[in-house]
Amino acid sequence: MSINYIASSKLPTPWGVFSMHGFEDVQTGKEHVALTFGTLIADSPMLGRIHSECLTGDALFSLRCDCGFQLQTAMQHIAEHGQGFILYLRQEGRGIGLLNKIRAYELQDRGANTVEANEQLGFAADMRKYDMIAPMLEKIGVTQVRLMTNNPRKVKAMQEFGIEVVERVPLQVGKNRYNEAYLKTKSTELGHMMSEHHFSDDDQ
Ligand SMILES: Nc1nc2c(ncn2[C@@H]2O[C@H](COP(=O)(O)OP(=O)(O)OP(=O)(O)O)[C@@H](O)[C@H]2O)c(=O)[nH]1
Ligand SMILES: [Zn+2]
Repeated sequence: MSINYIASSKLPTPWGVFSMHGFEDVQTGKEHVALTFGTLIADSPMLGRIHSECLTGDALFSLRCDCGFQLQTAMQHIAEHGQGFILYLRQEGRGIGLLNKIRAYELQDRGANTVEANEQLGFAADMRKYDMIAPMLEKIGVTQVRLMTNNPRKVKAMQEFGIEVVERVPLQVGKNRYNEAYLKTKSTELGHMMSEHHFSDDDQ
């Protein structure tokens, strides 16, 4: 794993002015981004999120998933809190890429769930790797994290790379009638920790 830091700039957003730091993954050619807000203090727990690229949810307003809602909510929480970070990792479609994700959506439109669709295409349910996290966090000066996620695999991956996750902060937002089955499958088959109220009709 070789990650090169390239450059930093300001990123004004509706929630405040973040700093944006660009990284190049030499092996895969992927361009990852770290956003930081406020002053990050090493050896103090930082509120943060590891976000996997979802073009459809993050940029195209898709209601098939919860990604865009999670990204916006995480940025808002960090700005309100006054400090924190987001690693925006270019591992679209849980690592299978955008075009394969569209193939998987096509299968889902015909009845497969998110895991079955990946498997029908010859992929594991989740192909993501997290080894870029450690060098990115080292560069922005984060060693301890309060991680906004529902995914226990992310917590485990961070700990394997020597980052201390002092708390998991649930991030259950964006449920709607188009992603209800998707969220349920994440809970039952991918191990995401979602409280039952997320599946009731009155929380959206
Ligand atoms: N292959 C595939 N990828 C999907 C699908 N829906 C969303 N994704 C991708 O899944 C990734 C987000 O992962 P999720 O499993 O939704 O959530 P997570 O990041 O593991 O967990 P949280 O931190 O709780 O959000 C993004 O890269 C999306 O592009 C799908 O139906 N098929
Ligand atoms: Zn998504």
